[in-house]
Amino acid sequence: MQSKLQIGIAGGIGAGKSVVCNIFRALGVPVYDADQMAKTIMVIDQSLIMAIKQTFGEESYFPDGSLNRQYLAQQVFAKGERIKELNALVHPRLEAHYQQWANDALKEAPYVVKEAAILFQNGGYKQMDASILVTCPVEKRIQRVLKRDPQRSESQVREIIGKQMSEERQEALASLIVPNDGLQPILPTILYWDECFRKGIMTP
Ligand SMILES: CC(C)(COP(=O)(O)OP(=O)(O)OC[C@H]1O[C@@H](n2cnc3c(N)ncnc32)[C@H](O)[C@@H]1O)[C@@H](O)C(=O)NCCC(=O)NCCS
Ligand SMILES: Nc1ncnc2c1ncn2[C@@H]1O[C@H](COP(=O)(O)OP(=O)(O)OP(=O)(O)O)[C@@H](O)[C@H]1O
Repeated sequence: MQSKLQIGIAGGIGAGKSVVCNIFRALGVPVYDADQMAKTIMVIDQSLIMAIKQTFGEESYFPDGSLNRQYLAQQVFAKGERIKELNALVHPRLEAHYQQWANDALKEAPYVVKEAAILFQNGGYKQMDASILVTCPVEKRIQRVLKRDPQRSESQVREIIGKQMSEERQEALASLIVPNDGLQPILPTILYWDECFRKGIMTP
């Protein structure tokens, strides 16, 4: 019997990972949204909450226990290397949670998808059978994000991009690339790969 695949989906801010993942979801494939799950873990794991408050200050959380994303984003994206401190706290817990999720999901599903902006940056792609990079020129990504997230300024988006691995370096590590510049259709590519992944095939 062929073993079932775990497929990573990466890409910089605004590249279109969520759009691509929604197509996989519509095809019935379980998708793990690491960005979203990180935020969930950050409000339910008490030892993590304590560690984040100690490292970044009590202001990291609102009095009702919800995450002060704007404050934390300023702390980790604005300057220096503080994002590494947050990653060191969050990522080991997130990884353990993903493994448990994948083991359960793969009992039923033909394959699973893990969406993570920093899959290549943090080495997570090595645990995947194949990893797809969603690409889009940086200026278009910025325009998309400004439209999607009106609360972010252009300079904040550029700061986040500055903390992410360049598309060129990610391309060198990716098994497959889905260009999502809005000019070429992505659906045929994804339908093709869905058929392959269901059969355990990862190469064209
Ligand atoms: C700092 C936080 C609270 C800011 O939240 P906010 O809602 O403003 O931003 P959002 O989560 O949408 O992220 C904005 C962009 O930054 C990217 N991003 C998120 N975390 C990271 C990171 N650790 N390194 C690089 N880019 C990141 C996202 O993928 C997205 O492209 C949040 O990003 C966070 O908790 N990050 C740490 C958890 C993490 O590592 N998540 C990514 C797991 S793959
Ligand atoms: N091909 C496309 N044509 C037009 N708009 C698009 C296209 N792809 C994505 N978008 C839009 O661009 C924005 C960014 O896409 P999406 O949220 O999927 O990016 P992402 O890679 O998941 O970003 P983030 O890392 O911030 O989570 C969204 O508003 C989305 O609807």
